[in-house]
Amino acid sequence: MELHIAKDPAQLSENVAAWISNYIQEVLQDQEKFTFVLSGGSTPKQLYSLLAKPPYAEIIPWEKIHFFWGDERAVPFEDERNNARMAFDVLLDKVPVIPENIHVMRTDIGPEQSAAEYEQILRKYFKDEELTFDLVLLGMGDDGHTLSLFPGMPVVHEEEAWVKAFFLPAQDMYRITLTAPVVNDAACVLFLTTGANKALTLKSVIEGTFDADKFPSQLIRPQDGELHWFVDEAAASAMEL
Ligand SMILES: O=C1O[C@H](COP(=O)(O)O)[C@@H](O)[C@H](O)[C@H]1O
Repeated sequence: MELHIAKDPAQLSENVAAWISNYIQEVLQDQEKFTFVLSGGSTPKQLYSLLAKPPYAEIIPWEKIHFFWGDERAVPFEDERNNARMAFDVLLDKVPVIPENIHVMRTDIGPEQSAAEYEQILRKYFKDEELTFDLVLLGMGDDGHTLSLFPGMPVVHEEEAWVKAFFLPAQDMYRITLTAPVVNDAACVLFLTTGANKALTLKSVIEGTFDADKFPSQLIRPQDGELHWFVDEAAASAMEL
């Protein structure tokens, strides 16, 4: 695991935008397509908006990228809480991506059906071979959740399904999420975490005893891939560095 600490969220977004742009170009030297799994929530917004502007808007080969989502809140696309909607507003509507290469988790159908459909999309894309995303971007909630793997929810222990839907009572909302084993097959996973409100949780996730029910983010340990945590000084402030 590699830890990258930036001064503040703005610096962090700059660093991650540069890092992602280099990584995409490097990977595309050896392959034709790049699979990029986006996260939702508020933390990646600044990063997405930087990627949508020069120099990244011009140097990233957008037409070669296939976009997927790590998780979705089962609310209509028009709802501000919809993870895909945020990515469209800030990034995907602003750069020359190919619409067919954008694979959203649908919320205009039932969550169970959406999860089953998404798993089929992934199986078709990866042709039933090993599912290996090139890059998975993740966030961490102050309760230690990542994707929609929330503390204490059975989905945390899912080993078979690639995609699961479930009701999250704490938010009175259905969630659709990739499962941990799928993300752990990725070539590279990048966590983005900012803010003093996440400092104690981050310390527990990185330096604490393994307890996936309490801190689902600890489940993310790519088998053969890279794991990077990009955090700001406030989020890192409780760690023993
Ligand atoms: O609910 C969610 O939260 C996490 C963390 O979001 P943040 O606002 O604390 O950055 C996010 O990664 C996930 O995609 C989202 O559905």
